[in-house]
Amino acid sequence: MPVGEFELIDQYFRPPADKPDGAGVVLGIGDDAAIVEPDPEQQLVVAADTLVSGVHFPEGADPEFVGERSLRVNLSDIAAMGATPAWFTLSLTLPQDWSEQERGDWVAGFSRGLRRVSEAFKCPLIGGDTTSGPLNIAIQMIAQVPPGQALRRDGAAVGDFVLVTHTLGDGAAALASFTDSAVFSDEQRDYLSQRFYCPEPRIKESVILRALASSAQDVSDGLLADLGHICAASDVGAEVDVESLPISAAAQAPGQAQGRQWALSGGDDYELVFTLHPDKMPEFAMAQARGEIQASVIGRIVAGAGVHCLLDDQPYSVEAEGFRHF
Ligand SMILES: Nc1ncnc2c1ncn2[C@@H]1O[C@H](COP(=O)(O)OP(=O)(O)O)[C@@H](O)[C@H]1O
Ligand SMILES: Cc1ncc(C[n+]2csc(CCOP(=O)(O)OP(=O)(O)O)c2C)c(N)n1
Ligand SMILES: [Mg+2]
Repeated sequence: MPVGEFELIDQYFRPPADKPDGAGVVLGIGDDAAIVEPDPEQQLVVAADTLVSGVHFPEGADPEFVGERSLRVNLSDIAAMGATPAWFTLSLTLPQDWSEQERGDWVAGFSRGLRRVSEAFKCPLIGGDTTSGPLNIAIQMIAQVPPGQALRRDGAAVGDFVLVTHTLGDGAAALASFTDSAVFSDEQRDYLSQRFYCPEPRIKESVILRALASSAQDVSDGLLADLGHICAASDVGAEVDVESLPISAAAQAPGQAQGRQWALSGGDDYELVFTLHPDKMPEFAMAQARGEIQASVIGRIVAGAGVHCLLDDQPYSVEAEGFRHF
């Protein structure tokens, strides 16, 4: 079967005839643009993230995993805003030099992974673009949030606690495990691979945080860089207690010091870093006790600027703040 541009779209991205387009979709894939019906009671939240082969995931990665990861990292930006995902678009660039067979196989796997996440989060694909060039996946998310309730980077205040969900460092450890596998056990490699390709967008947690957190952001570039964005936007500084960082056993397999460096600046974690006024701690602790959110206190917001790391009350030096494209 020929797998040209339009056949690919029809075969792999258009919803099956027996499945409706999804909630709020007036006109889905197939026209010049999609039409959606937003909830009139909500604000729209829009974000975009691109994944480039060799930059955001290893070249030759399993396309089904790439499909999963591509939508999950985009959903993470929506979680960072405290919003509920509604729809997304996909701009896909596929290498010209792939054979028809390679192209068909790759898109079949990719669309399977993508659809699984799309269905799990009830966030349908409503359109996009397909072109040739270096392998590249660009997703645009459209989400909704009750007016004025979005989580933002600019609300942290001196005296707030700094918290992070689950664990940090697994993303960078995963990348190391793909090439330097001897340091990690088979179970650790599997765990890290799962964390890299299937990061869990903290959507449920972020809905709870809307009423609690003074600021939030997802950790994509690295904790220090991303907490640094909160500090810059809020005109404050932060202190991070290195011994409080939640780090999985797998991310510490090469040693505690390496695990800590990855947790502080490795990136690719897609956890939430957020700030809480001390008055909100009891309510947060109750939500945590009910199992609705899992997060650790890792530091505090202070007057000044920038993020400072402390170990046993002494400054702790870090090799890098986080990932930079340029
Ligand atoms: N090419 C661009 N054009 C317009 N806005 C951009 C562009 N690249 C990034 N931004 C904006 O800059 C801000 C920071 O982007 P980024 O560091 O990619 O955030 P995130 O880690 O949340 O994806 C976001 O508000 C994003 O929308
Ligand atoms: C093959 C490969 N090498 C290196 C990395 C590490 N890495 C690449 S981009 C990035 C930061 C996040 O990407 P970015 O495009 O900055 O996402 P955003 O902050 O916009 O969400 C990291 C940690 C990776 N994910 N894959
Ligand atoms: Mg981005």
